[in-house]
Amino acid sequence: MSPTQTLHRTTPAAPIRIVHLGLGAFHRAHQAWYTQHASDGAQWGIAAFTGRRPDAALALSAQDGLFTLIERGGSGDKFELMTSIVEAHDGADVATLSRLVAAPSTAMVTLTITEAAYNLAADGSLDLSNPAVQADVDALRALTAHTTDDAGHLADAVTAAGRLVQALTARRAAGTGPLAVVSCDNLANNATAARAAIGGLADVVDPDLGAWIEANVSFVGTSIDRITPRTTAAEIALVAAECGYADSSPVVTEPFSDWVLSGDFPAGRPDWASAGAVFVDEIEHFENRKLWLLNGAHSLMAYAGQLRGHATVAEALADPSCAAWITEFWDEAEANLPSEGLAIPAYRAALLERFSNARIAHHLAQIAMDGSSKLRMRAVPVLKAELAAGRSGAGAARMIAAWVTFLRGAHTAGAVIADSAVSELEVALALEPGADLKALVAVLDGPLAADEAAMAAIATRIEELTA
Ligand SMILES: NC(=O)c1ccc[n+]([C@@H]2O[C@H](COP(=O)([O-])OP(=O)(O)OC[C@H]3O[C@@H](n4cnc5c(N)ncnc54)[C@H](O)[C@@H]3O)[C@@H](O)[C@H]2O)c1
Ligand SMILES: O=P(O)(O)OC[C@@H](O)[C@@H](O)[C@H](O)[C@H](O)CO
Repeated sequence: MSPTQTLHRTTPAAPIRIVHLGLGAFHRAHQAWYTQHASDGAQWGIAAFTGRRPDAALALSAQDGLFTLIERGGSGDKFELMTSIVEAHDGADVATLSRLVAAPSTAMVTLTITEAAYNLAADGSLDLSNPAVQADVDALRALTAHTTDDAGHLADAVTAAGRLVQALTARRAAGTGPLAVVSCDNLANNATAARAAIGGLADVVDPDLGAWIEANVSFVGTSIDRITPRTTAAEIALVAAECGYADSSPVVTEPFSDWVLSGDFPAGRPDWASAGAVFVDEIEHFENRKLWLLNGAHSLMAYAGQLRGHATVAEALADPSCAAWITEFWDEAEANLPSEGLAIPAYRAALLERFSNARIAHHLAQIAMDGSSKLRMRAVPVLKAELAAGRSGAGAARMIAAWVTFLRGAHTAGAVIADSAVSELEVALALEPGADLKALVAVLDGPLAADEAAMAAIATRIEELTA
């Protein structure tokens, strides 16, 4: 093939047994990679759906689902042609989603739809006050009240959970049995979050459907890790030059990869363990180690680093102030993790090496998006635990302080606030100084905003950051 020729499949595609929602960069660098590298990967094809726009599906379909994974180490790149995604669809195509989820060969649905897409309230339950959720409740009630033959004129659900509930209704009707739903999003207790989003919605629409989901859907929890920034034009040009073909959709990722899973797969799963995945009975500590140490440090750098003029993770880590704040936060997080079995000193050392890989341009602006959902899991639990232990929680408070300072700056500059809770944040930011702080923290966590010690810790860190 020459750089002017697009990719196309020359060998038969694997049969579809996995349906994926959220056809972003991470899915293609992580679950698609583990499936391709599993000993039985040739038996497990993935049909992947986009979330909000058809673009990624159109681009990938034009090359039969094939794309290049660029594994970017500190000293060079490795290129691999990925074949495990065999179909790519627009997420709005709920008819195809329903057909595939209802197929007897489909064993699971995996999710990388972003934290905010679960539409959960601060207490972890489905946010029924969200207009998109409410619209889906209405749409799904109308759809379930009709037979499949006369429902063609009705609107489909639009949220990820709504579309999946609609598709699960089709599986229930087809009698094709239980399956697994595997959240691969950076959420604390992501199995519980997926159950709250999907089961919670079904319960409101139709309690019988909710009961069917509870009995037939196994929500699997995961800790997922592989730093995968957004693809740029540079990667497209690089693949053309190095691989000799035109690929519209390459993905760049780091060499490191980790996947810890916990839960049942009633209709089977690939032998992901043969590709390095680990199956455990209890996942909470693994999730927290990753969410607090890796993602927490990322969010701290995203706000404090941008405030100090940095654009990427590697740049922020090279700033001694940011590096010291990471150490401060990590010490607090570590104090709230078990000292046995997690190899935390080695994990921290490996993170410093991964973050300093300057060949991966991981932009702080991308990490900073949707901070209200992310800080709720990355900073709030550590701050609460530290205060409860009688300590200052300065490191976790500093992460929240940096977020507040960053938002205040964006508000003053009239910049776009990239957060699904932007309306609530804008209301808070319009208040007087002091009142705005309390209202912003309340978006993260109501009880935290009512805790005077926590608010004082955050206010002190804001003064330091803005001094
Ligand atoms: N990129 C990483 O390094 C990484 C690592 C571990 C976990 N993750 C998890 O994967 C998620 C996706 O990351 P990515 O790098 O693939 O991002 P991405 O922007 O490349 O892709 C996100 C996907 O989610 C869909 N989506 C976004 N908002 C949605 C919504 N409101 N409803 C339904 N679908 C929606 C998008 O359409 C897209 O398909 C992250 O939010 C995180 O939870 C990412
Ligand atoms: O993907 P998000 O938006 O949840 O968070 C941004 C980063 O912290 C995240 O993508 C990490 O790079 C990733 O979790 C590493 O495995």
